[in-house]
Amino acid sequence: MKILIKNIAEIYSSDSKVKKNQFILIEDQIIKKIDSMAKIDQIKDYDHLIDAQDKIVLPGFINTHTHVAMTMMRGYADDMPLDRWLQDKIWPFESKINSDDIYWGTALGLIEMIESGTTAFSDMYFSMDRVADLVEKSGLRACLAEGLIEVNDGQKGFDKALDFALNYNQRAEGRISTMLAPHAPYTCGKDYLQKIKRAAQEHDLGVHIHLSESKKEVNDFLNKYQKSPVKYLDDFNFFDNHILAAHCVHLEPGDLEILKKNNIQVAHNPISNGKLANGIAPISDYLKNNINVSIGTDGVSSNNNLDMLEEAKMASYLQKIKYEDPTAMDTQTILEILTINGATALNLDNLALIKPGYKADLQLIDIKKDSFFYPHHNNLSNLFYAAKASSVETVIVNGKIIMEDRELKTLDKEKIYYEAEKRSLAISKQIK
Ligand SMILES: CSC[C@H]1O[C@@H](n2cnc3c(O)ncnc32)[C@H](O)[C@@H]1O
Ligand SMILES: [Zn+2]
Repeated sequence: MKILIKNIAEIYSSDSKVKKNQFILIEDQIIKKIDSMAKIDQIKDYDHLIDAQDKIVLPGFINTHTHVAMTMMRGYADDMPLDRWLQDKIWPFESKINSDDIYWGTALGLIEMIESGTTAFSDMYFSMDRVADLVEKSGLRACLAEGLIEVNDGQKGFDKALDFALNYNQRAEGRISTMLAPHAPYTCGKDYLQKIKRAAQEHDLGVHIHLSESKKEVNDFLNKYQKSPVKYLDDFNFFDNHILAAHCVHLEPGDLEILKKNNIQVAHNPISNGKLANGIAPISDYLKNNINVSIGTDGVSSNNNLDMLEEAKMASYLQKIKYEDPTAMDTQTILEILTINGATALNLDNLALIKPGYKADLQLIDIKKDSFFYPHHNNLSNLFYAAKASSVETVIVNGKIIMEDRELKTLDKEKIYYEAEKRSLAISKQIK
């Protein structure tokens, strides 16, 4: 399949300066050629033509930390601190959901992600085989990991999670990759974490974990072990693997050096951190120290959506506030953390740049339809600081169009809305 995208107003990619008046040729899963419209006559052979007049193109966004099926809990538990939120509301709800519920809750999240320009995500949740079915069907790219809470999952859960990671890696034409995912150092004991670490090493799997999210988590560790969660994990070499660490909000002296030394991949979740009042992560310090930072939405229940544009704007403005420095996260940095840094975080090669030889995961944004793109001084600024996700018009993943002119090509919206609504409300009724 060859797709020609012509008349592109501008292409943004973090490896190069903005390119104007271009075409892109996609062949099968790969970006084959990018050139000026003056040379379009060279391209005679294609199956599908997209006219990108008044559109900009950039890589799809990569959401590196989420629990997609938590769409089911949107608006169900708001305005609470993390520990009470989990223990009194979220875990009781999750104890009632089955794999079909997770399927439909995930499907709801996938619609939202596609419609807001996300082309890849990293999910830590339950019933990952059902999530994988949806990744296959939707056309999205995903790094999937069965979440492990020791007291609930134990050895059986570990076996299942490892089995999933080994059997589903590289499925869906390579769009699925896998990791292991112990929930957090406060829900998984040292022996359990060591077992996970050894399995990850043996099978060359990454590890996705929540880390240093709240002050309470850090204080509990300081009281119990006289060390921070970061130091605690480092002391038994947990960080020997590729580690995707969500949050990293609260650091003790020496922690940043440990993160840097171990090449920890930080998934920053500013809206969740704000909503649960956990604080503002020291992202500017991470970036200055060349620690790779990407962006996650976390689950919808602590956000309350999966919109990466909202997430990035919040990330940038919070860093400006925290450091009293308007340059703390500029638009070029936002582009990097939403795209190429996400690919690095998920250990995915040849992804997230608009460059020949790279995988064709990209989005077209309409810059003439909505008021917030006027005037056109700087379209990247308008996108990150002014626009809404509704400007995302067409989404391509692995060379396949999954939304065109805002029409979803792979998912049945009506059916998904119906099932997600029915199931979510039925579960909340069981709990009351
Ligand atoms: C083991 S699967 C994932 C597990 O994590 C819970 N969760 C969702 N958001 C957060 C968060 O911000 N901090 C800690 N844990 C979170 C989710 O409900 C699942 O139980
Ligand atoms: Zn999370």
